[in-house]
Amino acid sequence: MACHDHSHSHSAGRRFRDAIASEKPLQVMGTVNAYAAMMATKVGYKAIYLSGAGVANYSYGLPDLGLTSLEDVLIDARRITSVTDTPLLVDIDTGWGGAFNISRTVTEMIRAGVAAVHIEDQVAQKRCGHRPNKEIVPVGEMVDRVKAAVDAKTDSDFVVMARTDSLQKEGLNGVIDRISAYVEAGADAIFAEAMTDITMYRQVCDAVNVPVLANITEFGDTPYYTTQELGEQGISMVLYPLSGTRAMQKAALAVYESVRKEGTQVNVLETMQQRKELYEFLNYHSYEDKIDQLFSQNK
Ligand SMILES: C[C@](O)(C(=O)O)[C@H](CC(=O)O)C(=O)O
Ligand SMILES: [Mg+2]
Repeated sequence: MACHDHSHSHSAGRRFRDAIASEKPLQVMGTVNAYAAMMATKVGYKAIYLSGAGVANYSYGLPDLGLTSLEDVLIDARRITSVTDTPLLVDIDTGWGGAFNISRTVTEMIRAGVAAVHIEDQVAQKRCGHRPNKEIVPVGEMVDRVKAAVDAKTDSDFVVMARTDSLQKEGLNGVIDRISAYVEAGADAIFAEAMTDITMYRQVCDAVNVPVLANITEFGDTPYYTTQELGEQGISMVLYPLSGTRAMQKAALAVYESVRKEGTQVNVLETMQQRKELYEFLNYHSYEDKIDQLFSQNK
């Protein structure tokens, strides 16, 4: 069935690096599940993202406070990599433990067909990057996390991205000191979390010689800078972790409320994706053709 091309010769990590080199800045779109990943790919995104908050909130009904485990996130990651070759960046929070745990996280992610992960310098009992009172670990402890992750790479093209949540506590100088140490420790890319001013990105990008990601999440601390504005600051990747997902929840809620109140869905049909559209994204008809073929062979 023509649903997934397994003939690619490059690793997921290589494909992610190629995407960074070819689209400037690279838009990385959040895809909360396999079907969302198929839609984003069809629309033309060259890289996609599995959000830690997305797994916690929408797969498990939990807040983004470090409650999910490696296996929880792997399940959702595998579902996505099973249906698309678009390189997937995965949020591994703090890596789920010490050096051995982080090592295992990286090898399992590579085995799952993931292209890149980001690991952050918050304490294990983490918070969303756009919440107050975040606690961070000492720089040495995060350097050890990065070293453990990099050392575990079984594919040298796999991307270990170091995220810093230090702006709140240590200011931009702290951010610069930390990302320099993280790159020195082997980080392949940097995630500058919760920047509050566009000019900060220029300083971050000038401080390191690896690609830098800007997280343009909604309802957070970072204004809605455009890809053009961020590109001008030297940003290589722009992340939209939950944009489509937030819209899905709002649309579904409106449908639940309307059907409950009106006793029919006719008023909200316009907001729904049609069966025909669904089948196009799924390549449904190629499956049916296959069934028809198999039946005719048996006749
Ligand atoms: C990127 C992020 O880590 C995520 O899990 O998607 C979140 C996004 C969000 O809560 O809006 C974060 O920025 O901490
Ligand atoms: Mg997260």
